[in-house]
Amino acid sequence: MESKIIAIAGGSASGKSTIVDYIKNYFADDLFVMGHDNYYKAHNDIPFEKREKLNYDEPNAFDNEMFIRDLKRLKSGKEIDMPIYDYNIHTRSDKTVHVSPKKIILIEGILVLYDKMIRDITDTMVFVDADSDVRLQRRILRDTKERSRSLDSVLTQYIKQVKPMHEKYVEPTKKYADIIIPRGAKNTRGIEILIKHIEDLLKE
Ligand SMILES: Nc1ncnc2c1ncn2[C@@H]1O[C@H](COP(=O)(O)OP(=O)(O)O)[C@@H](O)[C@H]1O
Ligand SMILES: O=c1ccn([C@@H]2O[C@H](COP(=O)(O)O)[C@@H](O)[C@H]2O)c(=O)[nH]1
Repeated sequence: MESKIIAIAGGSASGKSTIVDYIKNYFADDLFVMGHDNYYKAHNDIPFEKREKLNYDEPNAFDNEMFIRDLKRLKSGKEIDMPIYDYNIHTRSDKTVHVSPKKIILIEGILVLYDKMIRDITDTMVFVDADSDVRLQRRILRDTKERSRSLDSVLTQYIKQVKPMHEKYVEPTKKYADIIIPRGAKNTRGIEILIKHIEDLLKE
């Protein structure tokens, strides 16, 4: 079995995970979600105070060598041990998850369309689009509730790193997308079209 790979990119808090969760529940056993964020470079050698100031929005923040190696293994029907990232401590957790190949692999992350080597092994590329003010509002709520951040740190990181890196690296990858989903997870019709496309891929 050679798996099909679908990439879901888009700005931070655009609704990627919300859409992916919906699709995951729909396809259950035929689909695996491989978060690109799990492949952020591990920084266990750097103290927390320094880790929290690193730039996590530039392409170099990811270990794409490991990501592509694991993705190719899964695509060709082999198993992997996927790392698990912990945003609260800004590094990988000490856990991994053992993953068996599935017919569909959904890869998801802000910069998952950036690297040509990832695009070359991807079957369908999707970009989730959402207004930047809406994304900032959602990021404030999410990161203060779920990622142990203060309001001050979310705003500082947004102005110094998230917004400029989004404009420089994330937004330009929209041109590679086969499907653009405007208004993020609110766009139920767009999500239905993506689900229909995945159903067609499963029949091939
Ligand atoms: N359409 C929506 N309406 C309201 N809140 C939303 C909507 N889509 C996403 N959210 C919330 O916004 C936050 C960011 O969404 P998420 O799916 O995690 O984005 P991403 O994975 O792109 O960073 C989450 O807390 C999520 O529950
Ligand atoms: O240690 C970290 C790693 C990442 N981030 C931020 O996460 C977002 C990407 O996740 P989304 O779910 O797509 O929002 C990225 O913008 C990084 O800034 C972090 O803060 N700390």
